[in-house]
Amino acid sequence: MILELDGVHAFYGEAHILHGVSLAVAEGERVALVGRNGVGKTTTVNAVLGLVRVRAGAVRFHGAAQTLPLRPYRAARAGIAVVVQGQRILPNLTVRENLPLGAAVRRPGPWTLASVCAMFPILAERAATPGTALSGGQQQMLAIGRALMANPDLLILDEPSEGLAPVVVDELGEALDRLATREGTALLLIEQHLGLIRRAARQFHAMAKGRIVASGPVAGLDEAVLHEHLGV
Ligand SMILES: Nc1ncnc2c1ncn2[C@@H]1O[C@H](COP(=O)(O)OP(=O)(O)OP(=O)(O)O)[C@@H](O)[C@H]1O
Repeated sequence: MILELDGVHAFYGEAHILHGVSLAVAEGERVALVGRNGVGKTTTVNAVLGLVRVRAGAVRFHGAAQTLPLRPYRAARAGIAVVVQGQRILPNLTVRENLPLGAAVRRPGPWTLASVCAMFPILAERAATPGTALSGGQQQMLAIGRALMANPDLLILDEPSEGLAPVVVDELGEALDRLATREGTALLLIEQHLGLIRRAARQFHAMAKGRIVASGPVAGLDEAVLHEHLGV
């Protein structure tokens, strides 16, 4: 397993947000974490990164139990890269300058400037453009490309479809499918967009009120489950 959360309880101050969350992502696996707004999906990512206090339960990277408090650099060194909600593209840097920022904790692997640009040709075309002058979809590709520059075993994406036009969400789904299929990069996808979940993920966990309440193959995400957990 690349990542395991085992009965994790997490708090913002005294606010108890995660109530015993357990989930795991194995090598090459593609997992979606779904649920309505405010159920604790981003907090789960923050627990992995040590950005929220984990008071009980275990977090393991490649089978190694992490001592508390967790720290973001430990996840990075363990090969876990995160694309946060609402990308953080540095405004004064061009596309070409933004990409290497993801390589600070670089591991050996297939991703280089050249292979990232082959995956997302728009990044090569707009290499000299300031990152924040890109469209929302292009900025999302840049954020993903930058994360890949670390050569992660696991890429965690927090609602990458947010604010994107439907045609761009389709492109994003295709890109995630390709990178998972070709390079075997595992995915943990926090999403509400069913089309993207179906394209990019194979397994799902549904969250409600800080707990995992349903899990299974994405193929079995039926209307009843979606209605209950996604409100669609
Ligand atoms: N920094 C914080 N301090 C206190 N409470 C917080 C903080 N961040 C989030 N929360 C609360 O924690 C709960 C879970 O939030 P979280 O962001 O994990 O939800 P989510 O499922 O990712 O939803 P969304 O899609 O809206 O981000 C919410 O009730 C939220 O109000």
